[in-house]
Amino acid sequence: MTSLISVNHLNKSYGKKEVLHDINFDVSNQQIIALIGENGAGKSTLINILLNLISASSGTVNLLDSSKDLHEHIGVMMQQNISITRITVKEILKLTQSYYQHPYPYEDLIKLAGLKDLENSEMPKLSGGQKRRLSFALAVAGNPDLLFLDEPTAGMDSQSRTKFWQTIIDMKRQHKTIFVTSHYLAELESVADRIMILQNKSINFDGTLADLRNLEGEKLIEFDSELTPEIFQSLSEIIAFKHMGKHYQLTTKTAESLIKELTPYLTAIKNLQVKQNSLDSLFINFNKEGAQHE
Ligand SMILES: Nc1ncnc2c1ncn2[C@@H]1O[C@H](COP(=O)(O)OP(=O)(O)OP(=O)(O)O)[C@@H](O)[C@H]1O
Repeated sequence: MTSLISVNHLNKSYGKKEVLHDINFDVSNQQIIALIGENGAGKSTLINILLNLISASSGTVNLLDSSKDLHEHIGVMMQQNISITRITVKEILKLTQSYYQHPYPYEDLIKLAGLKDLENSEMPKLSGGQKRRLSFALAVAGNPDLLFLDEPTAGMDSQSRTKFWQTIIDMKRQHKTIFVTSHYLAELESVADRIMILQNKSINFDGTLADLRNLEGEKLIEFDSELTPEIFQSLSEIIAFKHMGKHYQLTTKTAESLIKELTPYLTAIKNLQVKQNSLDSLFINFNKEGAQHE
């Protein structure tokens, strides 16, 4: 497979503050890559360096085949929406398309971004979620091979989010590669082929969700019970504990041992289920462990 992004020994400091340290990775085509990390971990900094919007302190970044015109092949949706007065959705999209040799067909583009009913609305009059959808359409307008999306669904309602991720899966089927950052891990969980965790200035995990589950070896045990939370909270095999009323959610690395510990209470437990842990909890626990090693 061709390497679309290749990053080697990349470092970035703002003044004396080091933000990225020895970052190395390659991205090949037709993948959805999720870059995740806590606020301030350096995700936007990394994307800005990849896009050559800011410079690295040291190291190298190669994007696409060097013979290609990057402008024609890369689409970008940054965290901030742009807004221009007295220009409609249709006008800005048509204008943007005119800068590209092989733009995404206009009718497909507005359908894709769910903007058909807003074609004649002026940019500043769009709601936050609608502006986000327009930013996405602008990123796709040139029909790029490689898309960078920084917090794409921030401000979108739940229906728009679901539709948005379905569109991203469709784009992957059209042989596009998508590099995305988001704090909505439940959404990324169902679409990402590859997860990269940026923590303590470095990429400390790079693999699939299954790899992360194997690494962390965590399982969720869920059940309903009338018993008091103190009973379950004191079990020795749990690493995280949540309850909402009678519904309990325990995270453990040793499901069998925890079920043994629960045995005395089984008559007061209903709907017991052992589940795979979510990306959200895996990420929280990964970060807790990372903080302990700092
Ligand atoms: N222009 C700048 N000058 C100085 N420090 C900066 C600058 N831009 C970012 N930083 C710092 O670099 C660190 C990484 O910021 P960055 O915006 O890359 O994080 P992020 O992971 O994208 O965060 P978030 O999830 O909140 O968007 C933060 O500590 C931030 O304060």
